[in-house]
Amino acid sequence: PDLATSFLEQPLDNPLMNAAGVWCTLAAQLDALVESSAGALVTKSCTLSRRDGNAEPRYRALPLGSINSMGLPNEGYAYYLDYAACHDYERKPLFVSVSGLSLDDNLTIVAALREAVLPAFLELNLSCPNVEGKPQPGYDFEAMDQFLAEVATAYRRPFGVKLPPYFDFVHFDTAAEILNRYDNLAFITCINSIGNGLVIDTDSESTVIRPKDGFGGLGGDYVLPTALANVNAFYRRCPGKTIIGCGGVQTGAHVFQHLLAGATLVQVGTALHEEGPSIFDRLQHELRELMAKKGYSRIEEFRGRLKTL
Ligand SMILES: O=C(O)c1[nH]c(=O)[nH]c(=O)c1Cl
Repeated sequence: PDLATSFLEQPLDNPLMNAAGVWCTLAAQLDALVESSAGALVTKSCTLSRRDGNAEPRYRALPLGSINSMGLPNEGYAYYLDYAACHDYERKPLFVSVSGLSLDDNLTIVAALREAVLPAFLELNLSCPNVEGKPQPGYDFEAMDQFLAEVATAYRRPFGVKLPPYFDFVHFDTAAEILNRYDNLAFITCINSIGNGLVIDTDSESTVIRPKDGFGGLGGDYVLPTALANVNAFYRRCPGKTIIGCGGVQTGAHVFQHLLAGATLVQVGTALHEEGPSIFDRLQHELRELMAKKGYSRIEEFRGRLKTL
């Protein structure tokens, strides 16, 4: 079976890439993703200036996934624009994730990205749950609409958004109605971590990460059904847009499920953090095996074809 696919008319060897924030803060990590068999890669969400992020421990791997409250540690947007300027786009597409701490910061970064005239894809992060005192725009529909109105106008080129998980059909409907207003909003990445979970260690009777009294974003097995729901909800509601699936991917079957739900590309976070970039070889092998067993030779034969009962 062939895993070749395309994203916004760009060909990719396969639909797999990292999730923003994982294995992508420093150039050496990004280089490792370029060298890996990932079909594409995305940078750590960036802010105007470099940030240390929250106090450690701020990430913990768990039997069923992960919890994190990193606090947006990153090298500042110029670092990632420099990386994007040196990337070989013939090899694989590069996405730049932007998570400015204000609308103005986002506009400054987006203007710089536009000025750089690079073939990189902008993934506007509306869903970081871990910056104290900064409510995420993804859960404030008025703010989200305003951010998109200004960014879509300023950037003028195709871009995408990274959304938080929603858990109610009224929220799916409202968010989709906003997103559908912006013609150059070309893709939607669902989901970011499920925000502000609390993991407790029974023996120590304590939280397991330091920031925010232990409250942090959940990833891994915990989030797969929610991720699939959000992928399919926006796939159904935004027919003119491309969906990128993110959340809970650990096996080839999980990739298959995201594709079935309507995803074009599939991002890997927690599992990549734990296994490293070789995971992209394993996931492709498992996906090919599953496709062969089902008699599929190309992804387009089943992508978006989720059956209902
Ligand atoms: O704490 C973080 O850096 C972080 N952590 C997440 O789980 N999602 C995000 O978008 C970000 Cl920006």
